[in-house]
Amino acid sequence: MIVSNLIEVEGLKKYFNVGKNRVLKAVDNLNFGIREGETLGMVGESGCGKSTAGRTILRLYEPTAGSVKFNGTDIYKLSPGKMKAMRRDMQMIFQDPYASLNPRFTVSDIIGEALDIHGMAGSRAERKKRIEELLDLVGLNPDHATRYPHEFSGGQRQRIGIARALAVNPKFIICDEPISALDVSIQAQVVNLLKELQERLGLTYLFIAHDLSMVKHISDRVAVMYMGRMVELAESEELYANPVHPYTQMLLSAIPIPDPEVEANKKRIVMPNEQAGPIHSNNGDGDKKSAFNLEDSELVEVSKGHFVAKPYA
Ligand SMILES: Nc1ncnc2c1ncn2[C@@H]1O[C@H](COP(=O)(O)OP(=O)(O)OP(=O)(O)O)[C@@H](O)[C@H]1O
Repeated sequence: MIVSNLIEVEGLKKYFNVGKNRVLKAVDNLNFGIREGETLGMVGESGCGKSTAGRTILRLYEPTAGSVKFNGTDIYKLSPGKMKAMRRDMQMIFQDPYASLNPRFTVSDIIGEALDIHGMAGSRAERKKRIEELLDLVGLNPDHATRYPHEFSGGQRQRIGIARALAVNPKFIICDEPISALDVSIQAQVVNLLKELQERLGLTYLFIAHDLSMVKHISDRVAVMYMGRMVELAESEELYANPVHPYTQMLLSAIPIPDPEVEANKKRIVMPNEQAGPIHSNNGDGDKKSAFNLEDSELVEVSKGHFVAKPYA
């Protein structure tokens, strides 16, 4: 079976003006596709541009350059009206369910709002039924539709966020660190729910995270981001077994191994400039120092489906 790309990202750049004649290259020339029905994990440390990439792919930010195609349509060329219709297909789940749910809205208001915006609510009875169906779908009690966000636990709030995203029947969802703010014991439940929903509804995910261990379980392929660029992209198993880029190797060496014996003897790779402070040291005027050679970050296929940025390929 040939699986085509639902999302096609080409030459995507998002720069921010951060002072007089200074730009911060938050996303710098991304090129990749996301296949229909797959989960592409996107990992990298805080500040490497993952959220900016996600928001630009959904056109919540206008790009500095490049294109994003959804099913072959360049979304940046759409009129506001057509873009609004396109947003039904492309939704986002946010990191912090506390911050992304309006505390003065009931769950019914929160999910209903998404239906109303896209004219999908129907009659009062249909709207109520749909909200109840969505709550049931994400494992919440439909009788709790009249409750407020503060009456739910963190994991339940994230389920509300998921129900809101699903309300408009999207095909593609960007999950922006959806479990980072949750207790470890709850994280796996939310990941399992996302996986189940993907199978049931045929969803395609871009799953953003800084935690490599969780990404491995949910992703078919994983992309590693470093300072606004993609430095490596491969099938999950392949990336974890054979990381090629030194930055990927460093990220993987930082994952704790459950076996204390193995963990104690593990070689930890240290960043070349780790002593000098954070790798994304931003000197305040928008310039960043890189520990790796990023001059030519073109991706080269080193083995089938495994891409690494030059000059490390
Ligand atoms: N609206 C903005 N204006 C100016 N700079 C921004 C803006 N949004 C993000 N940035 C900068 O762009 C860079 C990338 O940020 P981004 O939030 O995309 O990274 P991230 O990898 O998602 O990090 P985190 O995991 O902390 O969310 C950072 O240096 C950040 O300070």
